[in-house]
Amino acid sequence: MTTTITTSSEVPIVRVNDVSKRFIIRKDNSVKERLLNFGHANRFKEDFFALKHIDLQIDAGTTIGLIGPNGSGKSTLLKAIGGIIQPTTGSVQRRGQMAALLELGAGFHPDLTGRENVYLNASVMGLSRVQTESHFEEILEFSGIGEFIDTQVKFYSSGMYVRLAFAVAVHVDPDLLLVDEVLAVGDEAFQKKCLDKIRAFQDEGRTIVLVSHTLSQITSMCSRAIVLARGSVVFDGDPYDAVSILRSGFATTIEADAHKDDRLRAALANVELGRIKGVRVMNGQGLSPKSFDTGDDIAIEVDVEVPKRLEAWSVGLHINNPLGQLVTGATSTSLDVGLGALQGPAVARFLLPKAPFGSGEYGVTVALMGSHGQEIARAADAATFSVSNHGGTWGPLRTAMTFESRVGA
Ligand SMILES: Nc1ncnc2c1ncn2[C@@H]1O[C@H](COP(=O)(O)OP(=O)(O)OP(=O)(O)O)[C@@H](O)[C@H]1O
Repeated sequence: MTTTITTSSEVPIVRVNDVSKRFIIRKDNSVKERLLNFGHANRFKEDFFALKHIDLQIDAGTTIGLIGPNGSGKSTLLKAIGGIIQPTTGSVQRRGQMAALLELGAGFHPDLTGRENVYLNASVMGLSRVQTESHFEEILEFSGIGEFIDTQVKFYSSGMYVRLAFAVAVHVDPDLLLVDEVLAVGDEAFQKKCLDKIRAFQDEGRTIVLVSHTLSQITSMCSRAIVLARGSVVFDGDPYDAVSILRSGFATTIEADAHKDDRLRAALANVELGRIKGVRVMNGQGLSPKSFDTGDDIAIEVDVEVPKRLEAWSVGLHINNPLGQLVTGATSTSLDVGLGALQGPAVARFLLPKAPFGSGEYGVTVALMGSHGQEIARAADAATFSVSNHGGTWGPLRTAMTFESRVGA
């Protein structure tokens, strides 16, 4: 029932000991129902366990992803780790300086300006006024909020909130950074800036716990991932396996009860696992140039690895423009190639002879499918390439357009 901060360097940075969290849910939601039920309130309340007997240790310097279906308890666990909510039973031990980016606007006071909130937020995270002052310009610069820093934050857009909150969080020099999905809110440029900052934190040996529905972020950034379902940990280990388990639908259907371990073992035996290890865009000579010309032969190679035998597999490819719109796509099945059993590594190759792309940037997303065509791994924007078109047309398609005119009748 306690959150203790310890300072020894030998213990993990976070230790979650048999944590459960109970919420009480009222079933009579309207005011009228509440008045009618007055005096019998307990009959209309229900206990609900958002977390059930969670045991975890997080080692310093690791990046952990928390994933799971909606309502599985990810945010509640993150808040319990951060000491923002107290567990109903069990305990959380944490050491070091922590910064948390939880739900939108948490920790910000709507009537205060951005500037005032920076000081307030930083002081909640343990920084003195003088320390905050020394970082203020960097925080402002990182946030990109500009002159809006002296506007009350109730007038901020959700993106502006996140920018400022992230800027404060990363400048309080945290040993442990907790991030709940908020990165999905900012625009693409800011998201990239945040991800770069998180990578720099990883290089500096800081610890990060990340809740994200963007599974490609989990596989690309985390050293370990935890799958939650109905308040229980159903998997804890390799991020690729965790994502495969989530994609298999297993986590949405599991009844996390006393027989969980048996069911988990049985279900995991049926989960098809696989990962995409690399994606290369190459020309006809097998080289990967920085830029292609319209009409070049393009080959896209995908390295996959399947630890447990698949009876059949297939691979999908999407080539998108920078706005994420599909330019062309296919799967090995749609191209009439049936692939048999696979265990271990394999290379799949899509060939685009004389590719008629117009000039521009393109992103390549690939997916690996299992025996029943279900997706078991996806690498979004795993590679990019650019095309220069020396013809007179533009757009994603190079056409052999010509022009003529007729003057007069
Ligand atoms: N303060 C609260 N009072 C009552 N129930 C709550 C409270 N906070 C969370 N819950 C419930 O606990 C469960 C877990 O919620 P939580 O927000 O941790 O899930 P999540 O996995 O983060 O979901 P999502 O992916 O939708 O963000 C949900 O059923 C939610 O309705």
